[in-house]
Amino acid sequence: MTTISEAVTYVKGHGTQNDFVVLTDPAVELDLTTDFVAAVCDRRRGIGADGMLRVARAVALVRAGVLDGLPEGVEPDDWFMDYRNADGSIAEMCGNGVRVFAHYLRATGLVEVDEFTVGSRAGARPVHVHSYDDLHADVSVRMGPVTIGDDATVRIGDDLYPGVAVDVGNPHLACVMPDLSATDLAAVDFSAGVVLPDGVFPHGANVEVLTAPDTGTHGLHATMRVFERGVGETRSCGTGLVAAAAAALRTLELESGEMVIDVRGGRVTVTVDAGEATLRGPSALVADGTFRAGWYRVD
Ligand SMILES: N[C@@H](CCC[C@H](N)C(=O)O)C(=O)O
Repeated sequence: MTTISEAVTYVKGHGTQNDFVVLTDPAVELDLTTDFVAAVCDRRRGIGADGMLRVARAVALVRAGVLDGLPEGVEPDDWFMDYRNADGSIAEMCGNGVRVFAHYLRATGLVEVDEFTVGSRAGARPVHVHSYDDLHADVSVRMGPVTIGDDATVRIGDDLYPGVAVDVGNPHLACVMPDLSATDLAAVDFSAGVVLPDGVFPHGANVEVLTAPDTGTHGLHATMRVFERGVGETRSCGTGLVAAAAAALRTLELESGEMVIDVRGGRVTVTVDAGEATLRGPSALVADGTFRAGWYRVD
């Protein structure tokens, strides 16, 4: 295996400004060490991104020992989104990443149909590419089961935010704040990070803070900010948007419904139905580049 001793190409993309470096590595020849991923995602040392998406065949990841086995519903020949956070840690799923991943596969011709399955550590994720060109796409992702857990409180700066644990394949604490205006939300200070309650999230969690759902011109609507595990504050988080929608619907005593949610990077639609969710939103592919051979070296 090699990290980057030879020239390797990448694509930069984003989903509602949650941005990713996409590396095509079908046969799993790259060694994505924690430090290498962190270097690529560093906005000064490397390209800069909230995360990395390796495009690989599922079976090749198993053969290379990156996966212990195929996650539920994933077939050996499926394209698999091997997702890494900006700090190099591995996460189970990334909702914005899957849209960018599907857009990339479709725009490059690696996939020639509009509906197909993307593998993730959280299981198979069926996607529908409604429209695409080389730059933009509109993509829906069936996000799988959404499980509401216990109530828990997070500290952000000097303030406490009550919320509920939500599992979307990865862990979230979604805090729906009844008295928080969009202006108040914009003033929440994430600069010192978030302090999760002891014992509730053994593997950490992503934290969403959102306004209570209102009935806007597009139906149920809220505004959200997010602090991601392994990254920090991002302008959007697809799994976080699903967790937020499920938590917001619950405050209305609804188990199903559709919500439009605004984040710093744009707008997405989440549909929750019978414990499963669909996320629909944009993807943008913004640049193609090449890492120079020898750029990454461990001394
Ligand atoms: N940005 C992603 C979530 C990425 C993983 C997350 N930081 C975690 O560690 O669980 C999304 O769009 O869902």
